[in-house]
This record gives sequence, C-alpha cells and structure tokens, in this order.
Amino acid sequence: MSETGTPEEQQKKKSFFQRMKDGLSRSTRTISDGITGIFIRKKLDRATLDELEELLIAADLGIDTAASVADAVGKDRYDKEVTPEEIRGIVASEISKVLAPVAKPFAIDAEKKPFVVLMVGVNGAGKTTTAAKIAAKAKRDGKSVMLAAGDTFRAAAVEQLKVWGERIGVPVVTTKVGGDAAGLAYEALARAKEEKTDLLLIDTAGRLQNKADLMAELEKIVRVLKKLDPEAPHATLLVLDATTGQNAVNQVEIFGKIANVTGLVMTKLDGTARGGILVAIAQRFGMPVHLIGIGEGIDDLQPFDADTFARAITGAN
Ligand SMILES: Nc1nc2c(ncn2[C@@H]2O[C@H](COP(=O)(O)OP(=O)(O)OP(=O)(O)O)[C@@H](O)[C@H]2O)c(=O)[nH]1
Repeated sequence: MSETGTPEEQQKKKSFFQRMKDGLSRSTRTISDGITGIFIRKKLDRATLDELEELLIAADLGIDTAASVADAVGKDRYDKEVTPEEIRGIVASEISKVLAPVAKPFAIDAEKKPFVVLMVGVNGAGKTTTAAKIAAKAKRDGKSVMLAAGDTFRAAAVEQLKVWGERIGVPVVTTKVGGDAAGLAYEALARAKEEKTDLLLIDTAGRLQNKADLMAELEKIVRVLKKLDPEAPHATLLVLDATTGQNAVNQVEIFGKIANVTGLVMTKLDGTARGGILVAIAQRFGMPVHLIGIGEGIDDLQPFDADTFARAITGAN
C-alpha cells in the first residue's frame, strides 16, 4: 500500500484494507495457513512447490495461476531455506500481477445523461443489493440517481428494490409482476432523461434455466433503450457470487455470450473461503473487475484494487 496522501486519506485506506482483510479472512486462512504448513522449516524443492500448487488450486485460483505462481516462487530458490512470510510475499506479488490488468475503477461518465447501467447475473448473486449500493454511493457523491426494477418476474425482487430505494432516497421505477421488462426499461430511461438524472441503474431477471428466453429479454431491453439513446446501456455489469466458486466461472462464460458485459462485480467475498475464484476469472477472461462486495451493508461495496486484494487474500504483510 502506498503511503501517499493526507493522514486522513491514509487512515481511510488503512481501514478499508482492514475491512477487506476481515471480510476475506476465510479465504486468507486457507492460503496463509496452507503456506505456513508447507514451508515451515523446510527447504524449497519440487515436492514443496507441488504442494503449494495444489494448495492454490484448492483455494480456487485456477490451474494456470497456480502453476505460474509456483514457477515464480521456485525461480532461483531451489534448495534454499525460505520462510512462510517470504513465500506469502511472493505469492501476493504474483497474484497482484494477474489482477492488475483487470482492476479498473467503475467510472460514471458525467457527459452521458443519464449514464445507463444494466445489472445482469443469476438470481441471488447480489444484483439488486449491488445496484442499491452503487446508487447510494453515487448519491453521496452528489449525483441524481434512479433505479428500475427490471426483474419483473419476482414480486420479492421488486419489493426489495423499493425498500432499498426508500432507504437511500432514490426513486424506483416499477411495473406489475410479470410485466414487460423492456417496457419498464424504456419508461425508466424516458423518465430519467426528462428529469435529467445522472445515473440510471436497471436491475434484470437472472433466470438461467432458459438461456434463450433470458437472452431474448436482455436483447429486447437493450434494443428499446437504444431507441432513446443509441449509446445505452453505457455499462453492463455482471454480478457474480464468490461463494459459488467454479459456477461463477461458468456464469462469466454464459453471460459473456448473451450480454455485452463490460465489467464484473464480485459479491460475498466475506464469509467464503473461495475468494481465489476472482483470480481464476481474471486470468481466464481478462474482463475488467470494478467492484467487490464484502458484506451486506450499504458501504460494503468497494472499488477493486489488485495489490490490496492480493495481499489480503494471501495474508502477506
Ligand atoms: N455477505 C454478503 N451478502 C451479500 C453481498 N451482496 C449481496 N448479499 C446478499 O445476498 C443476497 C442476495 O442478494 P440480491 O441482491 O437479492 O441478489 P439478486 O441477484 O438481486 O437476486 P434476486 O433478487 O433473487 O434476483 C441478499 O441477502 C444480500 O444481502 C455481499 O457482498 N456479502
């Protein structure tokens, strides 16, 4: 972590690191304790490197990352005494190298009025909560925000967004259950344009049982949005639940095909030992990762920072 900025900024950065560390503690324990177990009072050799590689695969980092990290750790260190701290530091810096190219802040272009964001992902991934968290942050930053409850299939999803809207003071555009999601998206964009809203977040349904239907629905939403603004949606965020591990990888594959995903948000990194999946996804798809969810609270969505994440998940100092 760089020590630049005012003491206040440094403090903020530190507490963020601490919160992320706390959130990721289950994932960290797997990797950090695993490294201690392998390398304590041992020389580095093929067997310990193989064990390290297995540990990283078990921690969901993916086969490619695990292999390249083990190679980097082994380089020039064969038959030398190493400490777990040293290994954690090297693993962290290798993970950081994988993550750095994909860590991109989520930017709302003030030139686009409204900046339209489509939230996609399977049911339960955290789309609705994430939309509310982004809305709350934008509002705090002085932007006017609107939410659209595009998951018209589930009354609970619409209700949930309404509750969030009330809590954070943001209007929520809804329609009746079973209503046309594209029609709702159109209506929301028309209203947001009229009211000169800065940011419009559109929640969508996430039924993956019928991919063709889901694709048709998402395409239709995009088509009608373009009638009002040819550049909309300006961002399509795929929300992924870290606790689902390898399933999250499949979801990137599927949604990458059916929606023009521009960036990823990974939720529920707190309370899971599978946080490494973010690294596997970064390595495999190279898609921008904007934000991570480390809790259910409104402030528990944080910008994704490669180095901070890599150090937190490995327990490196
Ligand atoms: N612990 C934790 N829980 C989260 C996080 N993000 C979302 N959740 C919880 O996950 C659950 C599902 O989130 P929703 O926002 O309802 O998910 P969704 O994708 O909109 O799902 P549907 O509404 O079913 O379509 C809720 O109980 C959220 O509070 C997170 O980062 N950490």
